[in-house]
Amino acid sequence: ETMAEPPVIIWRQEVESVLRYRDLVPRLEDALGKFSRRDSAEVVQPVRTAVPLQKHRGFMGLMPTYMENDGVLSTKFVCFYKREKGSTLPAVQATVVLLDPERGNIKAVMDGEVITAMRTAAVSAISAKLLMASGAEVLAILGTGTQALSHYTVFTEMFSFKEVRVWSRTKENVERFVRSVGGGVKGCGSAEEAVRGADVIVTVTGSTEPVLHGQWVKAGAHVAAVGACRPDWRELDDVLMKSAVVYTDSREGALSESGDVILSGAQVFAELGDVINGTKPAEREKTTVFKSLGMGVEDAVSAQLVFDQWTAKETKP
Ligand SMILES: NC(=O)c1ccc[n+]([C@@H]2O[C@H](COP(=O)([O-])OP(=O)(O)OC[C@H]3O[C@@H](n4cnc5c(N)ncnc54)[C@H](O)[C@@H]3O)[C@@H](O)[C@H]2O)c1
Ligand SMILES: O=C(O)[C@@H]1CCCCN1
Repeated sequence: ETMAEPPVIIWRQEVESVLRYRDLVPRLEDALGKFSRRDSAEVVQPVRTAVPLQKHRGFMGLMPTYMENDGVLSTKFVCFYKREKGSTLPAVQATVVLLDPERGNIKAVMDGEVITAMRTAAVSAISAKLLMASGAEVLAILGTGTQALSHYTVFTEMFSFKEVRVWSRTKENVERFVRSVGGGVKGCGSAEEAVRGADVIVTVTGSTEPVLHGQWVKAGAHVAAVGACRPDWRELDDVLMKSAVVYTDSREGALSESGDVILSGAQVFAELGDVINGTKPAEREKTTVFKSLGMGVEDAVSAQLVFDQWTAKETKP
């Protein structure tokens, strides 16, 4: 029996150079649909294990996934932290490991930060594609970090909003963000100013208390809520959670990890995959919240895509 090849290492710049939203989006739609069918030959994905790193006010999330029919076995390791204002340490660090399901050896170790930034934003964009009202014109982004940038990139690539607004806790962060995307974004002095009248609202903050209040939100708006991924963390208030039709990536994930779902007592109406599969309706004309927690299957298909494209590039003469 021959030994397995040693794993390849695919680091940040290489991931960035091969991963494109136009390739990622259809694979993620397919993965969300497969996940929601709960067929173990398609996806086995337990709710993530989160090991508390109490001393550092963080968690190590472990996100194993097996896609039998597709022959994909992976796990992401993601450490995420509650950072003090002004901290220069990253809030999220991730690595994705791809394994051979038959032998069990590791095929690739890859940077998970670009994957996390891009697949999360792409899934939010899928939620908007499915759930925003027709003729949506104004996009508001709360937060100006890594996810704010990836969300800005894919939302402006996939849709044509007439106006994009951004808000963050400090004026400096807002200005830096506006500069980094080369203008074309309106910096706002308050969250309320950013979201009043907006058709689509993305929340991508590290907050553990509500930053988005239902009384500011226009009826029929779509909210993609990406932060607050612990059962006692919030980004949205009860007014919004109770007045909106709530969608999630994973029901089990939301009921064990989302403070916005658990503490508001709001009912989860459907998973995005249910809408993709046609088993639950897209309530486009109502106020909708997509509560994103992030799923291993999203990382699995992203990592496989990176691996395939990287391999094709390496073997080219
Ligand atoms: N759903 C998912 O799949 C998923 C994936 C990755 C990250 N996340 C979460 O998304 C959030 C953003 O991640 P990121 O990588 O962009 O982090 P980041 O640190 O790069 O950016 C966080 C942003 O939130 C702002 N912020 C922090 N605390 C705040 C507060 N109390 N009130 C208002 N604004 C505040 C910061 O100023 C910054 O603009 C985090 O909560 C992270 O855990 C979710
Ligand atoms: O699914 C993820 O990748 C993220 C990482 C940060 C915390 C929430 N979940």
